[in-house]
Amino acid sequence: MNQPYFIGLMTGTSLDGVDAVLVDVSGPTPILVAAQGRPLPGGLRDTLLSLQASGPDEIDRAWRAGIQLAECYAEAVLALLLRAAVPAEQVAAIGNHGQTVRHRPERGYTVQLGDHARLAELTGITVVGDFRSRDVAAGGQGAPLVPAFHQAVFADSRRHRVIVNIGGIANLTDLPPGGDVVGFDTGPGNVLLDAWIAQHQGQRYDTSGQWAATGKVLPDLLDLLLAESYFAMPSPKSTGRDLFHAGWLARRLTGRSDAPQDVQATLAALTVQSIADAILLQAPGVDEVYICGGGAHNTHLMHALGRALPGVALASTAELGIDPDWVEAYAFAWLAQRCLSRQPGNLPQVTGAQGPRILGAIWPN
Ligand SMILES: Nc1ncnc2c1ncn2[C@@H]1O[C@H](COP(=O)(O)OP(=O)(O)OP(=O)(O)O)[C@@H](O)[C@H]1O
Ligand SMILES: CC(=O)N[C@H]1[C@@H]2OC[C@@H](O2)[C@@H](O)[C@@H]1O[C@H](C)C(=O)O
Repeated sequence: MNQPYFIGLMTGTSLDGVDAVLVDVSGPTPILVAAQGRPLPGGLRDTLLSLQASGPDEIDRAWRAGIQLAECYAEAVLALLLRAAVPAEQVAAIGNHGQTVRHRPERGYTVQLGDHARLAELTGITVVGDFRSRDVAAGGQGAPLVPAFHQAVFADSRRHRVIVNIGGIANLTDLPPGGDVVGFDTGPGNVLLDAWIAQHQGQRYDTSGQWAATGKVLPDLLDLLLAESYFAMPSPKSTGRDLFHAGWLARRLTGRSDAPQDVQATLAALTVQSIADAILLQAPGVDEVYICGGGAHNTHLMHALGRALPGVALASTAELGIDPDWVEAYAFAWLAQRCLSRQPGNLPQVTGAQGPRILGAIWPN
């Protein structure tokens, strides 16, 4: 059977939904054929949020959530194939990231939920999953993994580029022409902004950063937030909701009575400054910065980032041919292909692993 397609599935730290892409790899350069986002059912989202910290009967709740996730993934896959009029038999594999509920490489593990066997059962397609654990077993962070993909699709032989994903957590990839790729998580992207607006306005996220734009940045609070030791740590480094969550913020707000919109403005400034500082330290000669992830839609963040990086061309990855919403899912289609062709998926200098490793486990069909 001719199988020119791979599917990539991503459910990220924002817990905003399932991103699914269909990629045709039969030509000299891969082509994004179709892409679709589907929200997670509210109940499942709440369960996954509660599973970000330990609680009663965690194993049962986690495994049942994994089954529900697999059902959502299967619906996303089947809808995508229907939309693209591509039969499942023509898909070589689904690269399925799963849902991170713990990321503790310092303790030797990282956990992504998602019942891969069930997804293979429900779709009749080979599934590649569990992409991070091999890198962690090899002494790495298991994250970020997208820098290898960014290198493959976004590197330029003359221009010094940095790619920044602003999802729940933000991560960057430094692509100096002819030099070594570097990548790491810079810290919070949208995760604290989302938590704060949910708490005060009952909204999932701050559309275009409109609420943050009504507040003023509080310099003393910003300094307090930037004092978090993660920001000054050298790479390799990665983080997640394990560190940056509502409780982290609440502890730093104890005894203060700031206006909620000023806190939102300060959280936006935290995201911007931590990204800009990381870029200026890591890639002082950068020519172009390209943004992907949902944060690319936050115009308040984008304008502030532009001001923090004077003289640097700032744009979304759409300028490089990939819509910012689909970069991560695309990366997991690419990583699935690397796995099936027995090629390494990690960059050891990024994750800190002892060497290149083939990433992922296979549930064949
Ligand atoms: N129109 C918009 N205006 C402002 N923010 C937006 C908009 N659309 C999306 N976002 C932000 O982007 C987030 C989702 O981004 P994305 O899907 O890239 O995250 P993720 O993949 O879940 O996270 P990660 O990359 O950390 O795994 C939303 O939670 C929201 O904060
Ligand atoms: C453990 C985990 O799920 N990490 C995510 C998260 O979301 C962004 C950032 O933190 C990044 O390190 C990673 O995702 C992307 C896909 C990566 O591995 O490159």
